[in-house]
Amino acid sequence: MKHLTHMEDLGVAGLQQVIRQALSWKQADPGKHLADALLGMLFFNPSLRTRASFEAVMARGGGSSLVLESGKGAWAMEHRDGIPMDGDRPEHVREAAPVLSRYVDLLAVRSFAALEDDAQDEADPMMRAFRAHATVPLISMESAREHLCQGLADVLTLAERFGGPDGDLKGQPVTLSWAPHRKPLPKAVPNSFLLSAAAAGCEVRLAHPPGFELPAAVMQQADDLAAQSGGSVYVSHDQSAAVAGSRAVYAKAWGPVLPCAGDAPAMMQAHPDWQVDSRLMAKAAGDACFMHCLPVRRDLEVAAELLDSPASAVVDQAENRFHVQRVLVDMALKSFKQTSNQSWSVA
Ligand SMILES: CC(=O)N[C@@H](CCCN)C(=O)O
Ligand SMILES: NC(=O)OP(=O)(O)O
Repeated sequence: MKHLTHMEDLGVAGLQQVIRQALSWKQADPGKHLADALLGMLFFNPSLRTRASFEAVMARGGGSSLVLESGKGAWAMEHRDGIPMDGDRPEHVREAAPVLSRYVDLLAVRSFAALEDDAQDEADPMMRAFRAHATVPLISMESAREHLCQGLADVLTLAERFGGPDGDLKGQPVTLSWAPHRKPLPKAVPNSFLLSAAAAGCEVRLAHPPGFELPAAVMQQADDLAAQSGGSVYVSHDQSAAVAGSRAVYAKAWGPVLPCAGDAPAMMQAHPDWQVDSRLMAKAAGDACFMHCLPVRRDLEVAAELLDSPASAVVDQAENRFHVQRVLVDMALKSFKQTSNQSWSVA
């Protein structure tokens, strides 16, 4: 049984397999490849793209889906072990995960970072608890550490724009730039872009002001992936220098290193000149694209004129969520025989 929650579940070869299959299915639609499969989605946080694209994957593939929102209709959920449950969370993952597994063929969970301590978010306690206790394959719809589906959709977008045969991106310079915001945001999206672009062989340039470093374990993992794929990873505090000659500029707001002594919202607003705009894009390669995972705050993180310009790839990125996720769902289902899990058979 294959869980698909972190880049370590795919590695360099797995990422290549997903991108190739997604490119191929964009040319020749696989039809009803999900034959009656049922996906259960559990959200701890809001979503537009993730929920809509997974529902579309299941409906168009001939399967179906059900959606639960923890704390909003479904019970609030505890993941910690060894504590009396005397707080405001009546349900434990130790029961919820195996119970949901009896109803569906595949589970998907979204649980954002707590944003108190980077080490705790890096350990990804809620997603790890679901991995441990689900008895069907689990897909991450963004966790505290990573947003795997987003990173894969981003690489597919790069591959389509300037990849070689089979979407090869080896040596292509791409810049991931920190952007201002009104409050600290999770590091899952920048972590996953870094990891997936490194695994795809890109020359990844990470630019952020001092104090906004990504977790050391993620940086190390990106270096390891780059070493295997022929890519490379550079870090800079100079946004313009990092963008020079890049084929893609990816803007993302994320919070400071946590815990932090300072006023985190004030730190997010202390670098308004890091807003990504057309003046910055002019330093990139002539055909460079602009990227963002969405949702994006116009004229705060990114200049509206750039989002509205032909350079923007943000809607293509969102569409590509569908294309990579139908491959992930297919892979996860093929890794597992559903009837071995339930005491009754749906076949
Ligand atoms: C605004 C916000 O909370 N963004 C979230 C979700 C991004 C895509 N799912 C983040 O920055 O991680
Ligand atoms: N990019 C992304 O995951 O969007 P949603 O948060 O709307 O699902």
